[in-house]
Amino acid sequence: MLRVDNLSFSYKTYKKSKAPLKVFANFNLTFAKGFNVILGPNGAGKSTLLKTIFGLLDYEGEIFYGQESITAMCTEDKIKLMSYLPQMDVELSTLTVLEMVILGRLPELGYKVADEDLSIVMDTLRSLNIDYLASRNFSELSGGQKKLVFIAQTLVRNPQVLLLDEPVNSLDLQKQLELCQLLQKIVAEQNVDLIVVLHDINLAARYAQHIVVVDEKGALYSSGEPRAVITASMLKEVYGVIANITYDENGVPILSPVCSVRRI
Ligand SMILES: Nc1ncnc2c1ncn2[C@@H]1O[C@H](COP(=O)(O)OP(=O)(O)OP(=O)(O)O)[C@@H](O)[C@H]1O
Repeated sequence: MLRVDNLSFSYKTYKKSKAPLKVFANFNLTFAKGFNVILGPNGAGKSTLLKTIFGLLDYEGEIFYGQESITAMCTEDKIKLMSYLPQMDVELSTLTVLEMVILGRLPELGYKVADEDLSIVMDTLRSLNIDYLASRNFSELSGGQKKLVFIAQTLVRNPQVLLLDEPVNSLDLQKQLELCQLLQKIVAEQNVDLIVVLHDINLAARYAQHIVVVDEKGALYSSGEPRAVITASMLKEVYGVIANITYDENGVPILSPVCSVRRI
């Protein structure tokens, strides 16, 4: 279980005369074991939160995995513990899909690729239904296919904590559902803690065990089970949206947006 204690972080702005942009101030949050989703409007700080957890930004405060301080860990240990899929993807590469995904095993690789590495890579490509792309040049793939290659690269690391920033972007509906089902399976079978940023609230409601809502000021608005968190008042206050909420036969909230509260 991952815990963020007293996190403060500001981006330095590109002009010396401008004040730093504060994203988090004394932010506290405890994720649940299993499938966590971070929701929030554009610019709320969701990507920044994942980057701080992975150790890419210099923050104040402390982040823990169980009793262990991630903040105090060396990079090698952080990379063993966590795998991170950034929001921005590289567009060009002269590598094939197989080579790109093998790169995901880099922390484990010696001077040559072992059979075990290859079999993990091929199993992962198969689980994402992209094994048929293995020998294709990465640069010649569609946007959604590239996304799946990056997801494969993140998964082959076999991490204990998976941090995924908008992994379903540019995937078609079937692949969005398949990816969420695969993530659910990984969480259940490999005891992985997953923290994923999504914009699709219905997808979050269906698959998340725990949802964290960050508001536009980078403050924690609410967190808990989907049914407790996805409410008409949260949608109005955090997203500025009027929406109807119904529930399916399993009690999963289903959101039907009506309109923005802002006048256009
Ligand atoms: N490298 C950077 N330098 C300066 N400011 C940044 C930088 N990256 C992000 N920001 C700012 O920090 C705030 C939080 O950005 P962040 O990308 O974490 O938001 P987000 O919730 O992930 O947004 P989105 O849903 O649009 O991806 C925004 O105001 C953004 O403009």
